[in-house]
Amino acid sequence: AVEILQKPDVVGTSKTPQQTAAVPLTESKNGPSIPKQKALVVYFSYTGNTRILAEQIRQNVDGDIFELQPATPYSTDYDTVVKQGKQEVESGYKPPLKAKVANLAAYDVIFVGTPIWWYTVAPPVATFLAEANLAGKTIIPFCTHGGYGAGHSLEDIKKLAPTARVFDELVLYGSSKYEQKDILAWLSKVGFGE
Ligand SMILES: Cc1cc2nc3c(=O)[nH]c(=O)nc-3n(C[C@H](O)[C@H](O)[C@H](O)COP(=O)(O)O)c2cc1C
Repeated sequence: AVEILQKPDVVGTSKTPQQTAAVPLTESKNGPSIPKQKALVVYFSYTGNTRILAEQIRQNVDGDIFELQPATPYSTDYDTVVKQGKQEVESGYKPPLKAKVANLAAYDVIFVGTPIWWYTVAPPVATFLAEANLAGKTIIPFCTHGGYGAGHSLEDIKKLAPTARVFDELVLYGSSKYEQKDILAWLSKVGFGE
């Protein structure tokens, strides 16, 4: 399982800090299928793949978006992060986050996106799931991976957020571009369809 951890082909390598608070980005079109309350898309991304997917999901729901970032940024050296990620995953380490979602209580539905790191969610996502008050919330997970699939990420999300309702996970091979139809089919399955 080593060759899949080579640095992937990625365009979105920007490491610029993004929002520190969820910012409303789209106005509701008053579509009948979407609840009045906005959804929140929360994600972590190291090399940019999951960020691109998160943005695409956000465009298809009436949602706000928030990027999770560890308080101490990961190295820009990919191999260093692959090794560090292994240690963090194996020890269950939950890195402190740079910022928290300010108004989580305002959202009932939270899309949670992660790259797969060593067959599970990336540690900053584990921190979010463990620390946030997710009681009664609906979590709709999505992930990108390098060829080995979602691993045990869904089970781990359920364990990390035992008081939330967790829906089917969207699992896509990490890329700089995703098929809109894959996203729409999944959104429809989890109740955000047309
Ligand atoms: C620390 C680390 C561990 C990874 N572990 C896996 C893995 O277990 N299975 C897999 O298919 N891909 C693995 N990958 C590849 C990433 O999941 C994949 O490239 C993903 O799309 C990256 O998303 P990002 O660009 O949003 O960071 C790993 C990458 C890193 C950096």
